[in-house]
Amino acid sequence: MLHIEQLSGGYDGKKYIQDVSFHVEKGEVLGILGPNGSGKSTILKLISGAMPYSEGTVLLDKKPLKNYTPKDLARKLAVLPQLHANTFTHTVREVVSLGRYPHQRSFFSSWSDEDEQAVQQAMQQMGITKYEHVEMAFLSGGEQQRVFVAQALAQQAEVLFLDEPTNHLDIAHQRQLLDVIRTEAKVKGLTVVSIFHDMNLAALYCDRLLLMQQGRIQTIGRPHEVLIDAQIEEVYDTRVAIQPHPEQAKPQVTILPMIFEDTPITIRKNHLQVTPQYAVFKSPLSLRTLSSAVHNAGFGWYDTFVNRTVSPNYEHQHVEQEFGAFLRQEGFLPTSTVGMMTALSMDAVVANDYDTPAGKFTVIVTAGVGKAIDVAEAYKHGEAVTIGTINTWIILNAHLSDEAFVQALITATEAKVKALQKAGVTDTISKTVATGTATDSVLIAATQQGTYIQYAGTATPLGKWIGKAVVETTVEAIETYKRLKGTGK
Ligand SMILES: Nc1ncnc2c1ncn2[C@@H]1O[C@H](COP(=O)(O)OP(=O)(O)OP(=O)(O)O)[C@@H](O)[C@H]1O
Repeated sequence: MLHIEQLSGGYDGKKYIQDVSFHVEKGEVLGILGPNGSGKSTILKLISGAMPYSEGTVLLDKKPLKNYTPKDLARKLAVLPQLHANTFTHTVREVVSLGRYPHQRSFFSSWSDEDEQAVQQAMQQMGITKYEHVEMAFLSGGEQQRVFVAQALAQQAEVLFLDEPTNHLDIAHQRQLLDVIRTEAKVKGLTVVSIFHDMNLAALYCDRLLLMQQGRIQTIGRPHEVLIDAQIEEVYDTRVAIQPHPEQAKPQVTILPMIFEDTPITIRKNHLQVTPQYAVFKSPLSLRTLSSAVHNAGFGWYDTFVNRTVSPNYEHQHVEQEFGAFLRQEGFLPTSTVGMMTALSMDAVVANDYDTPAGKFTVIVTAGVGKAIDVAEAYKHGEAVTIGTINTWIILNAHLSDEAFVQALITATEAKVKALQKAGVTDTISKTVATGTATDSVLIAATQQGTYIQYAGTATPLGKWIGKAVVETTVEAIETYKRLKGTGK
């Protein structure tokens, strides 16, 4: 739909845009990114005909842009208008109706049903119908922005150019606007080129991204080809982390600030308090955590870790809500707390500090093995899941990579299996060596200070010590469990 070849141009004879070539297919949404002054708006002006270009070609639907009359061009191409003070005395409806100008045959031609329908639909899409008769001056910045987008949509052009359309908009209206634009592209074949400062919105809604640097294209491609940390860091001179969006297969960019400095801390088992209802480990700073907990599982940052004792018949339809209510009642902040459950009494908690050549860490285990299972024979067990539960926590004074977190979790799980073997725990039905219980949980937490540790598998320095420590502590916890059982606790 749009072919740009070796385009150069700028202001006062100075070529701010140099040798830019790209194309945009019909129905595609292309996002333009780049630092301030990198030439994003200038490109848009050159390819929309708002400014003449000095070299190169711009083909709109195979025809040079220069060969279009202004009215023909307006039927083909809509540009999100900038905020104009002279629209302030006009009503919303009047401003949106201006979008129909290219479709009027003459100045005096009458307003058609088609015109009316286009205006009504655009106002409805942007959620501004209720302001229809309000003057622009009485609207907020975000509301005015939506009126201008509606004007561009009412134009019903084949190509839409937007310069930071979500500027001024709250998140609900950002989503609404970009949902509408993307739907128009995918359902009606609207071709969209839009400038974004928000890389995350651009990644989410655009098919491809074009990254500008000093008037040239640094790179163009699908979001995961453009949003690469080293590339973004170079172009924007800012440290970033790229992570997946939680629901869509799209990269998201997080700024890594330079100014925060954490007070150095050392985690030891004296941060653990045990009460009859729960064991709680309270860290002076939030720890990066990976766990399979009941409350706040997965990766996150937490400063409170609770292992709560519940009845073996504990059953709740909404465990997450019930657990949250319990935490609040006990004075813990649910958003900064990881929570697990066990049917064991809190006398069964075993905590050991390890001071190893690979670092200092603490292992805390509760091992209820009354309902132990051999994973190979688990299919012989009924549906009912009883809370037996081995809860294994490893809290490290170290800076772990994501790989190291996952590897530490694997190492800890393997060590747990070995401990069950060593302690002679068997599957209640098959009588073969047990590998765990039905509801075991693991937690790896780290201060993210000090030595950076890339790997934590069994052959690595840290992995070796985690293996030894988890086997030892789990065996001790199983013996404690058996002793308590013997005394009827
Ligand atoms: N009207 C103008 N007259 C002269 N120079 C201009 C004009 N508008 C922009 N420039 C210059 O052109 C260069 C590119 O500006 P442009 O507005 O295209 O950048 P941008 O990437 O859109 O920046 P921003 O993110 O700040 O909006 C800048 O160095 C700017 O100073």
